[in-house]
Amino acid sequence: MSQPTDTSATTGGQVIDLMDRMPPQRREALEKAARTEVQSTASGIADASTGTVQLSDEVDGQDLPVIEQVDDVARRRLRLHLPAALVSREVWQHRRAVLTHAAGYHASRSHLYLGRLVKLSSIGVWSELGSAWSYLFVTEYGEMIAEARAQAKAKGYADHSDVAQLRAERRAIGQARRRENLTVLSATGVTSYIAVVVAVAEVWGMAMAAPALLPVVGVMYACGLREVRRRAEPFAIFEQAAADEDAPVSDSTINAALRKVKVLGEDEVAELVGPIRAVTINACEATLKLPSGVTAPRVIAARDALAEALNVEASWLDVRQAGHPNRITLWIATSDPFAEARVSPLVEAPERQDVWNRGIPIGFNRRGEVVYLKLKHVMALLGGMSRTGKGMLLRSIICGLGLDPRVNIRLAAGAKPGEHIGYAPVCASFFGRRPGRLDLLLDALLVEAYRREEFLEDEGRAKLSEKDLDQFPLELLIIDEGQEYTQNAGALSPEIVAKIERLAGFAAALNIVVVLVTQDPDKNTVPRKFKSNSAVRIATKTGSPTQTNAILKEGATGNGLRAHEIPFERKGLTIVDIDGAPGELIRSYFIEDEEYDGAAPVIAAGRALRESCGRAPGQFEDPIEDFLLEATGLSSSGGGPGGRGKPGPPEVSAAEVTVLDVLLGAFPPGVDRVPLDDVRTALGDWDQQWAPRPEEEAAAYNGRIGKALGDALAEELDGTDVTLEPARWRDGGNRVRGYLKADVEAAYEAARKIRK
Ligand SMILES: Nc1ncnc2c1ncn2[C@@H]1O[C@H](COP(=O)(O)OP(=O)(O)OP(=O)(O)O)[C@@H](O)[C@H]1O
Repeated sequence: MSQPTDTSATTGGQVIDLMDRMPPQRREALEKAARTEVQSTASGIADASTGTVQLSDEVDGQDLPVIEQVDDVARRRLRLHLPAALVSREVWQHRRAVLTHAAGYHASRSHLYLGRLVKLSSIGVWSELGSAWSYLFVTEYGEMIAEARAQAKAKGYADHSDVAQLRAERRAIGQARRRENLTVLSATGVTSYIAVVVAVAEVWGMAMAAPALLPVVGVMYACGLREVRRRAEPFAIFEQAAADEDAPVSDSTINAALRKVKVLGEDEVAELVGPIRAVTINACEATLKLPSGVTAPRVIAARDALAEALNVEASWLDVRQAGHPNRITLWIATSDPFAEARVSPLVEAPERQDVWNRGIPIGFNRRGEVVYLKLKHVMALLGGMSRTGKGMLLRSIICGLGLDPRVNIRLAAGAKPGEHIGYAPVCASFFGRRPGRLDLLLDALLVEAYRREEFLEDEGRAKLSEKDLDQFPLELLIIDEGQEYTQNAGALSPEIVAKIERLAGFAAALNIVVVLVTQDPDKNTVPRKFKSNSAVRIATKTGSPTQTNAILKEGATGNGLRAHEIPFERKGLTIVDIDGAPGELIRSYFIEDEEYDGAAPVIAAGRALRESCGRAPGQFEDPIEDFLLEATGLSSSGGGPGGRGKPGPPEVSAAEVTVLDVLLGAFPPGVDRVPLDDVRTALGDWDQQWAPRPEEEAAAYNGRIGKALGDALAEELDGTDVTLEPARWRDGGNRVRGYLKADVEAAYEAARKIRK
C-alpha cells in the first residue's frame, strides 16, 4: 500500500531516497523489477517510465512496498541555509582525518618537544641568572677596572688612583642596588614561593606541587624565548604536522608543493575555494583559485613533478581544470587508487547498452569514475605485451557490444580462438586463425562499405547516423592477435594489411569499425595508415617507448603517456586515448577468466536480448556472412555450426562436420577440380590441426597433411566400396595434383548413405 502523494506545487517538493527506507529483500526485488522494466523500454536505458512516482489510485491492488513519509523538511531547510563547510559530511571527514593525524603526529613527538622545552627553559634561566648577577654585582665595572689597571701598568704602577676610584664606585653602586626595594621584594618572593612549593610537596606530595610549578615553567619558557630571539637563533619546539609526508592534504602543503615545482612564485598563493573534501576512503579533493597569470594547463603539465612534491605516486594525483582556466581541482589519494581490481558493472547488471551514445564501460580511472568507450565513427587500436590485460579489456568490450543489438560483432582471432568461444552466441561472425577467411571478410566489408556509401550518395549525406542503425547496423570487426595476420611473413598479410588500411581510410563514417588488437606493437604489426586513422588508441603495458609510440600518438612518451612504465604486476593498467578520456591512465574492469567464465551470464543476456529483437546471429539478413558463404560454402555465423569458431556448412552442425564436408566445400562455385594446395588451405581454415605449424617446412607440411587426409578419408569411407584418391591433370605447362568434384561428390554420397 502506498500513501497518497501530494504533488501540488504550492506545498513544494523534495527528493527522498525511498530505497533507504526499505528492507534489503524488498530493495533487491524492486531493483530487479526496475531493471526488467528498463530492459523492455525502446532505448534500453532508464527513461521517464522508470522511477516515476505513481499515485495511489494508479497502483490499487498491486503489491507495493510500504513507504513512510517522514517530515524532515524543517531539518533540510536548516541545512540549506548553513554553509557547506559546516554541514558537508565529506568536509568533516577530511577535518577528522587532519585532526586525528595531527594528534598522533604530535603525541609521537612529545618526548622531543619536552627535551626542547627543557633546553629553552634552561637557556632562559641561565640568561636571567646571568643578568641578575651582573646587575647586583655591577659587572659592567669589571672591564673599566681592567683597562685602568692596564694603563697603570703601562705607567710603571706610578699611579693607582683610577683603579681604586673605580672599585669604590662599584662597591657603592652594588650596595645601593642590593638594597633596592625591587631586589629585596624579588628575593623575598622567590624564597617564599620556594618555601610554599616545598611545604605543599611535603604535606600533599609532588602531585599537588607540580601545578604550582607551572608558572615557573611558563616564566622560564618566556625568558628562553626572549633570549633566543635576542640571539636571532632559529628555535622551534613544535613541528608542523601538515608538513609530514603522511599528513592529509592542506592548503599549505599544496601551496608548498606548487612552489617547489615552480608553478607558483615564492610569494604567490593558490587559494582554496571551499573546504577540502574526502571523496573516497583514501582520497580527497580540493578546488583552488590560482593567482593571475597561472593557468590550469600549466599545473596539469607539471602533474608528475607535483605528485613527487606531494609525496605521492604520479597515478595517485589528478589535476583538472575546474571551469575557469584559473581554477583547478586537485584529487589526491593516500594509497594506490588502482590497487584493487574491480569487477565490470556488466556482470552485476547485464543490461542493454548504448554503444553509440554512452559507450561501453571498460574500466575506471584514478578517481574511480567509470570510463566508457564509444565506438562510433572511429577505428580502434589496442596493443601491449603478452599477459598485460588486452584479452581482459576485449572481454569488457565484447560483453558490452553483445548487449547492444544494433551492433554486428565480427570476431577474427589470430590465435587462441578457444579463449573466445564463449562470445560466439553474440557474434555475427567468429572464426579462429584463418587468413583466407579474414581476407574474404575484409572484401565483404569493403563491398558493404561501397553499398553504404552509395546509399549516402543517394541521400546526399556524408555519414550514417544513429537513426540509420536499423538499416545499417554498426559493423564491428575485431581482429584479435592481429600480429598473426598483419606481420609481413604471414600468409596473405600484404593483402590483409592493404584492405585494413583501405577500410580505415573511409569506412568509419559508414558505421564500419575495425578494432585491431595486437601483441608487441610496432610498424610490422600495426599498419601505418590504420594507426593514423585510429581515433581510439589503447595501450596496456608495452615493452619499450617505441612500442608505446606505435599505439599512442606520435611523441606520446614525451607527453607523459608512458605505457612502458606501467608495472607488469598491475594487470589491466591501461592508457586510453579516447573520446572523453584523452591520455588517461585507467584500470580495466575484471571479468573472471580463470576460475570460471564470468562473462557467460553477460553473453547469455546479450543473446537473449538479441533473440528478443531478431538480432541474434542467423536471425537477420547478413550480407557479410552471405558473401563468405557464397565464396567458401562455409558459415561462421555465431562461430560456425556448433559455435566453436570453425566455419562449416551451414546445414551441418560443427560436431558433425567431416573432412569430406570440408573437401566438398573447397570447390568454388562452377569449378570441377581443386588443386591440393587449395584443399590444404580449406582444411587449415576449418581446423587448426590441418594448418601449417610454426616453422614447419612446406614439404613436411604437405607430407603430414597428405597422410592425415588419406587416413581421415579411409575412416569416413570405411564400410563403403568407394575410395577417394587425388587425381593428376595438366594446367598449362604444369602437372597438378588435386581432387575432382565428381569423385568427391560420389564419395560424399556413399559416406552419407552409411551414416544414415
Ligand atoms: N583489469 C584487470 N584486473 C585484474 N586482473 C586482470 C586485469 N586484466 C588482466 N588481468 C589478469 O591478467 C592476466 C593476463 O591478462 P590477459 O589474458 O587479458 O592478457 P593478454 O594481454 O590478453 O595476454 P596475451 O596477449 O598473452 O593473450 C589474466 O589472467 C587476468 O586474470
